[in-house]
Amino acid sequence: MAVCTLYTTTTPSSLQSSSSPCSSTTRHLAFNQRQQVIFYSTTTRRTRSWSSSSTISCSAAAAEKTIVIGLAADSGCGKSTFMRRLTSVFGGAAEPPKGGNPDSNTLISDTTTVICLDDYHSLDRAGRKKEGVTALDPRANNFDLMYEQVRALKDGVPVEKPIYNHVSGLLDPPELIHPPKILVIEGLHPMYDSRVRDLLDFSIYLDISNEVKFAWKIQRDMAERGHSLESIKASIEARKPDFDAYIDPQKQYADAVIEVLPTQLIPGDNEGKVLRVRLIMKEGVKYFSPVYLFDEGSTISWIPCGRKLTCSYPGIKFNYGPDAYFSNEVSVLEMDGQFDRLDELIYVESHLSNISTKFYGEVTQQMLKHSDFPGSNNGTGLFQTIVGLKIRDLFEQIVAERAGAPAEAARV
Ligand SMILES: Nc1ncnc2c1ncn2[C@@H]1O[C@H](COP(=O)(O)OP(=O)(O)OP(=O)(O)O)[C@@H](O)[C@H]1O
Ligand SMILES: O=C(CO)[C@H](O)[C@H](O)COP(=O)(O)O
Repeated sequence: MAVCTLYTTTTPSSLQSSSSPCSSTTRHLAFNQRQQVIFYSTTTRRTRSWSSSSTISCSAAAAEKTIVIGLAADSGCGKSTFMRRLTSVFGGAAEPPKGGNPDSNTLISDTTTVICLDDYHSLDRAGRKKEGVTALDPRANNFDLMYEQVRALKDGVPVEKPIYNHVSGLLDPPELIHPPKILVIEGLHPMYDSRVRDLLDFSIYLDISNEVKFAWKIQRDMAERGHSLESIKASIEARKPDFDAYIDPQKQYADAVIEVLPTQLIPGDNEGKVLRVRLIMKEGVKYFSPVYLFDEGSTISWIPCGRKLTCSYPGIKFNYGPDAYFSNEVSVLEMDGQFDRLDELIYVESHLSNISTKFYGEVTQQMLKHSDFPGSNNGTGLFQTIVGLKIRDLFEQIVAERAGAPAEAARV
């Protein structure tokens, strides 16, 4: 079945009864092979202007069901960096929609489309100020529309998604989003609403501890955006109650959590430069088998520093083992410390199993390719890369299953 979007002023006669040129409904029409119209509609918050011509654009990718990935984290916690690592695993560059709003938050590559859930803010900056709510408060977000549109995309139907403009703080006119092979919904609330949560094929939560969040915020907002230390502290404090109430609890639903904590290798460290990073992987998730170190299910503590891995102070330590997380059975892989030489990462990679690489050294290659990304010398970059490879593997398994054949990818 081809799925097409109809942009028209002249309402087709067959739809006259259900359509009005003044309505705020964008009509998405699905055609079956005999060109009969299967009606589908998505309500948008904008009234379309109607002219005399009609254009029908068909999306080739829509014949396949879109796989939906959710990535949750607070602002400034590395979502964009993770997205760049993920899209790189699939190849090709991710860019904003061509010819669209220059302030669009969407990133499109051949395989993936990343949409930012800030686009579902129902209140703009002034509106939030007036109502006295933060962007983290569910009352500032339109979960009905989020659900409708993610469901439509999953079903292969294009949508007109609103845009929240981070520059102006206003809600801009919507942009057309076609169903991709992989849709990533990233932002504050991908797992907050149970209807949206149920649409996710895989979910990730970036759990950055307060100490580290503060260090990153200072680094970015002070150094790059000219904010004062006091204003950064005040902004973190102001967000905290809503963060604790609405964002943090989502981690219980995530299939994988990347937890970022201060190092334990330097007693009393509060600089936030050396990090202890934990990859918490839920057991029993379809199409996802946790990564392991040396021997699956055992408990391992490993210091790889020595002849094959150069480490300066305070060194590197890995831990791996089974655990429980919000009453779920999980496997946890932990790395504390940072790499001195990324090319030597191959030594660590060769001791990890189930990493879903297509060739020996793929993790190291990805890390070297993006050595300028934040976190490339520590567990954040390593685990984000591995989760990217696991998502590719999950995607290939689902596609292969739909085609009725086992996945071809040789997995290490
Ligand atoms: N792994 C990391 N190690 C060190 N610093 C990091 C890491 N990830 C992110 N940062 C810091 O946090 C900043 C924000 O990262 P990024 O833009 O990826 O986050 P984000 O969640 O997309 O932010 P926002 O939602 O505000 O756009 C970076 O500029 C960097 O200073
Ligand atoms: O938490 C956020 C998600 O990135 C932003 O703070 C939210 O989108 C509000 O944006 P703005 O800073 O433009 O008021």
